Amino acid sequence: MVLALKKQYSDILEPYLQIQGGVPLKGMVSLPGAKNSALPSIVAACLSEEEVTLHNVPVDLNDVKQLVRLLREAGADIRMEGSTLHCSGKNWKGGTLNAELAGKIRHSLLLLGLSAKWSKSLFLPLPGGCSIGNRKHDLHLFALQELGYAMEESDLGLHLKESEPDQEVELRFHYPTFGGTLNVLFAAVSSHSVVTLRNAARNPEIVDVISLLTGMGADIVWADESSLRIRGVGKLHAAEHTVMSDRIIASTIIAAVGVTKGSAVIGNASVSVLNAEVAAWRRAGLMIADGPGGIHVEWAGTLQTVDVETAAYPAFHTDIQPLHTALMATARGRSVLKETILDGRFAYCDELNKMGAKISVVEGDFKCVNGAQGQLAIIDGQNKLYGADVIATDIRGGAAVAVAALGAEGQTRITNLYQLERGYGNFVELFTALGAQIERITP
Ligand SMILES: CC(=O)N[C@H]1[C@@H](OP(=O)(O)OP(=O)(O)OC[C@H]2O[C@@H](n3ccc(=O)[nH]c3=O)[C@H](O)[C@@H]2O)O[C@H](CO)[C@@H](O)[C@@H]1O
Ligand SMILES: C=C(OP(=O)(O)O)C(=O)O
Repeated sequence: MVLALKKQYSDILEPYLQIQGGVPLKGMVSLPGAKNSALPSIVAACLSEEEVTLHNVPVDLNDVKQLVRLLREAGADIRMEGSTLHCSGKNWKGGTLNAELAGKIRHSLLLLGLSAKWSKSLFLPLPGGCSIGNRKHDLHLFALQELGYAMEESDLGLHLKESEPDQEVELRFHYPTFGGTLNVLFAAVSSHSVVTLRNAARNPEIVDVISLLTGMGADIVWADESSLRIRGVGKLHAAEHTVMSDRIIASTIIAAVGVTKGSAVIGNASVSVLNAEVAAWRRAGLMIADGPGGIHVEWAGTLQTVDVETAAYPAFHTDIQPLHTALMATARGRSVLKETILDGRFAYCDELNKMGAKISVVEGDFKCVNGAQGQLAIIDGQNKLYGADVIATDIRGGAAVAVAALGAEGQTRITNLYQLERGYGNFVELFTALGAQIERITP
């Protein structure tokens, strides 16, 4: 009876976003803290016995909630006060991690580096995160073994055994893995070793975590543009750190302004952490500049097409490519997006096609950095997109369909919100502040 009643109002029985498109966005919004800096920062904060305080943590994100649960179960002390977290690892016990929690987030991998620091063995069931391709962890295993830790891998997960790291180590990644770089930092900062890591990731989120670690007493320097030198200092101490703003959410707003022909000021943001992306969008015709209060973005006429190729920072970010696709789906003409990092990152294109976009995903003549067959999205820009029922395939795929929906004619309903809400805690508030007609509906 209850179900039948609900069906009268909606045929969808899970929470969904309802967006009435076509309103040009206008106004000012402030960015929350960055998911991809907050998650490793919380793990980093647990490298200290003394309390480390983190501000501007996006505590509404599903991934932050899961990570905090996972860390607490393994012995971390984490106290939450609004968006501030107080963390300490003094009671860290390691052990076998909860498989369901570890399998929901990619950064459960970082608990290996954390447990290495506390000399506690750890069994990590297979990590999760967005389903966007073959997300390998061989470089994590390689790095920890190079540092001198005993590691075993099975079909069920990764086992770090109690072991003493080597004194002086130099290692090189064949690709600057984001999470792998963090694991090296975490395992090395408070050891008694000197570690040189060549071809390290240098994303702004890594720089933010390094600034937190340095505040905790770590000795980390860039030996050259892409090499980190880490001198273990034994113990880390109390510190206070504010997590950087989310540059991927800034990109989401820029793309939404583009498709809705609007204008906005994005508070606590700067184009300096989005150079490759902003360069592409300026070529497309958007006006984007740092100004009073943050990034100013304005639609300035029909969008032109721009081809994009993703690669490690400072090149165009793979997490931002779905937002670029949404923008190009409304531009004049054909553009090509080449994804070189993750082989399964175009699932959202089928969803955009349900809204009238014309995107074909084809094999390219290249391999992704994980060795898998690479793909291209060929996007034929359309005058208009139309509302439809679509799903959030993953965090950024979900954001891409939401962006397209904001500019589309008619109503869009987006389900599978758990994925979107792993990375966007306040999607509705963010876009309502810019005048969007958007609601989160719980049937
Ligand atoms: C929580 C978080 O911050 N996630 C980000 C992080 O993920 P993540 O840390 O997983 O990204 P990596 O840079 O490690 O992975 C990128 C590529 O390298 C490959 N690889 C990685 C590790 C490894 O041991 N072996 C290997 O081959 C992966 O399969 C993938 O194809 O960076 C990605 C790439 O910028 C982003 O999409 C994610 O949003
Ligand atoms: C891919 C992402 O996250 P994760 O690595 O946590 O799946 C993302 O933030 O877009």
